[in-house]
Amino acid sequence: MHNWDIEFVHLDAGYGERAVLRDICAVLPAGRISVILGESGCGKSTLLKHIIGLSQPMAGTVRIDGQDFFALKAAAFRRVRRQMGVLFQDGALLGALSLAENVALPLSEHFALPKPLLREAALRVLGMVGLQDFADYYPNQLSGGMRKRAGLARAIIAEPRILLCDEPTSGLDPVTAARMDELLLSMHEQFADMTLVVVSHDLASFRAIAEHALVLRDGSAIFSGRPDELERGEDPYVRQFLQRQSGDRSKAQRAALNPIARAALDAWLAS
Ligand SMILES: Nc1ncnc2c1ncn2[C@@H]1O[C@H](COP(=O)(O)OP(=O)(O)OP(=O)(O)O)[C@@H](O)[C@H]1O
Repeated sequence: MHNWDIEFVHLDAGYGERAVLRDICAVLPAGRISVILGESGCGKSTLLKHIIGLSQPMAGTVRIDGQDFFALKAAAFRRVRRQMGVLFQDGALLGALSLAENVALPLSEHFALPKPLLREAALRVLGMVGLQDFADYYPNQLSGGMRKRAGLARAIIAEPRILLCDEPTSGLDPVTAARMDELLLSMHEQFADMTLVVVSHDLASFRAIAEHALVLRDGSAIFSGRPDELERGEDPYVRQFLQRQSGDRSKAQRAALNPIARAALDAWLAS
């Protein structure tokens, strides 16, 4: 029986001798949307690198699928790693490849599939993010928002159990950012069992999508729990942090506007 919780167990992490994260103990629950929040430089991307297995902990570990991720043998490590899709900040598309080829990469890397099948799979996920008509475009012919959507298509093509998104709304205008939030919610509806982890310092996005919150401050986890508990909390730092962007797209707004936003998303995807 698989368990796609992501559990940080007394995790210390950093670069060289310098610890950036200290004694992180928290669980990002399976099948939920977790948002890792915190100010710039607090260690969000560093934490993400440890979920992906790109960096080794200084101490402690990350448990994924009930196992110590960093104690796994190479083949088992790759098996778990294959269950993760990653949307990097800029989409991380390869400039020399078309969108369809970029999006198909996670499949072509791991499976010897015939080209027409790869293209069919790429077109299917490009359709899910509204880019089906851009399959033969190259990354430099796309807007930033389109590159992020293409990056999302690539992240989900292999139907991962864990989807990790690094700042999916950064650099986007508020309307495009709200559409990206809606797209993430709709992905999560379609792949109901998927554990979705979003690194963000966009409070509007947090309020739109989070089912679980992990807040980092200067390398420590100062909150892990339900977003409503976080919003109700008394901690002065958290209060200040949360008020910083109040007035943006609030959760109440989202609830009220959801059908409209969804209709706009459908129109946008169809356009
Ligand atoms: N490759 C690296 N080598 C050395 N130090 C690094 C490296 N990457 C990040 N750091 C340092 O680690 C600390 C945390 O950085 P990190 O990128 O994890 O923060 P963040 O919360 O994701 O920030 P942001 O929101 O600005 O992206 C920073 O002080 C940063 O300078």
